[in-house]
Amino acid sequence: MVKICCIGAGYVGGPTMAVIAIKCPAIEVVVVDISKPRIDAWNSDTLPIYEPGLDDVVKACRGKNLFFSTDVEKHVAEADIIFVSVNTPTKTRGLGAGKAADLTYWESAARMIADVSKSDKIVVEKSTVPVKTAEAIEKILTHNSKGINYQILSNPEFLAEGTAIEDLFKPDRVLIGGRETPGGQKAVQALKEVYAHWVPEENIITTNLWSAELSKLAANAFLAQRISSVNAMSALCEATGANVSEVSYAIGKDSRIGPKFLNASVGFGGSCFQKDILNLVYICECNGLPEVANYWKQVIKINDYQKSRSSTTCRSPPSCLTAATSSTPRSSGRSASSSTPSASRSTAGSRTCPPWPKFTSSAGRIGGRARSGLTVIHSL
Ligand SMILES: NC(=O)C1=CN([C@@H]2O[C@H](COP(=O)(O)OP(=O)(O)OC[C@H]3O[C@@H](n4cnc5c(N)ncnc54)[C@H](O)[C@@H]3O)[C@@H](O)[C@H]2O)C=CC1
Ligand SMILES: O=C(O)[C@H]1O[C@H](OP(=O)(O)OP(=O)(O)OC[C@H]2O[C@@H](n3ccc(=O)[nH]c3=O)[C@H](O)[C@@H]2O)[C@H](O)[C@@H](O)[C@@H]1O
Repeated sequence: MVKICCIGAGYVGGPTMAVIAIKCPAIEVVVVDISKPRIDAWNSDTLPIYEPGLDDVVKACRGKNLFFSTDVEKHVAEADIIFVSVNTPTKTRGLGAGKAADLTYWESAARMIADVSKSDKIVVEKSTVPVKTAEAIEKILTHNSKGINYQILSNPEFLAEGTAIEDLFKPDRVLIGGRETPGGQKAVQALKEVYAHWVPEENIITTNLWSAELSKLAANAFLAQRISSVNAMSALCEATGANVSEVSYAIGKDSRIGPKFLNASVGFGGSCFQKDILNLVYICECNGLPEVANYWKQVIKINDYQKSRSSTTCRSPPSCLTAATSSTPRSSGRSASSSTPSASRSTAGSRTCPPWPKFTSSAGRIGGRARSGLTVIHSL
């Protein structure tokens, strides 16, 4: 029986592993975390996060081939495939503070894997990480490898909060990046076989490691860029008497542009857009590409502009903005009782604009995630 262990029972680790477990009954999946309250919640009737459909999936396989445990080392040692789905917030101090991703949690997970492993492992980057992180992780794992073979794969997650189970059941694509060596390709194939239980082969994309790592940051940057573009347009609409929802609808009808992610809003919130674009900006700067860095920085600047003009000039959202956000509101989130640092999710992730004060609190969640340790891997 193939054994999978996922380090990090968070918003990504929990639902992702639950879906693997339900789709692959012959695979044993154990999700581990250093947070006992979080693991207790996963083992209880009140899961630590709410996502439509999640309860049913967990109840169907928990105790059969899906387990949640704080015995991190035991399950890592026993696993064939280890997903690492720990948090990667923005660094709050040191080199790159305010922009770079803090890989402290990742680094600590990698050291622990190296310490406890006694057999060959496939280590999968599930967290969103800077391009070239696998190189640094590889160094940690192989530093004192005791003859163990490690293959590192990048398999970024694209789920959105509120539609996590739907996104996992029917992903637009699954992306797997690996080394272009026989060992690397064998590992890619092994992970591909897991997803092939329910994802059509044509939707499983395999690439080199760096393309997979960078594609995740690029996808979030492109999505956020669309929102900043339509929000910038909303300011011009207000100045000219045009209606941004009409403009958005009209341009979205162009099949080359498409209608999704064109809702004007009071600025994007959610858990990752800001941190991932800041990370992208930092990577561009580190690679001597200031023009490219400034281009992506502008997406954040427009978002800040939209948030500030919304909160300073309006007591309630302008009608053009509320009208633009017509999709179904979502009510997902982490339970208020969650004990992990990123404990609560405001309604900011909803596609429908909440009233101003709630929306501005969305930035608080990003800030809330910016808790971090002190050491950082610098793979750049
Ligand atoms: N939340 C989302 O919608 C999405 C998040 N991502 C990315 O996935 C990654 C994880 O995000 P979330 O699941 O939202 O984070 P989270 O904060 O909900 O969960 C991370 C978990 O990892 C645990 N952890 C940290 N270090 C550990 C260690 N050394 N050993 C064991 N457990 C450890 C924490 O206790 C926490 O429960 C991040 O890189 C994020 O950018 C990607 C796609 C969607
Ligand atoms: O890496 C991540 O964490 C995830 O980030 C986003 O998911 P999420 O932040 O959960 O939620 P979204 O539905 O994408 O919304 C993000 C923000 O954009 C805003 N938004 C979205 C769409 C739109 O048209 N206008 C708009 O302002 C939302 O209100 C919200 O504040 C991406 O959609 C996921 O694919 C990605 O995996």
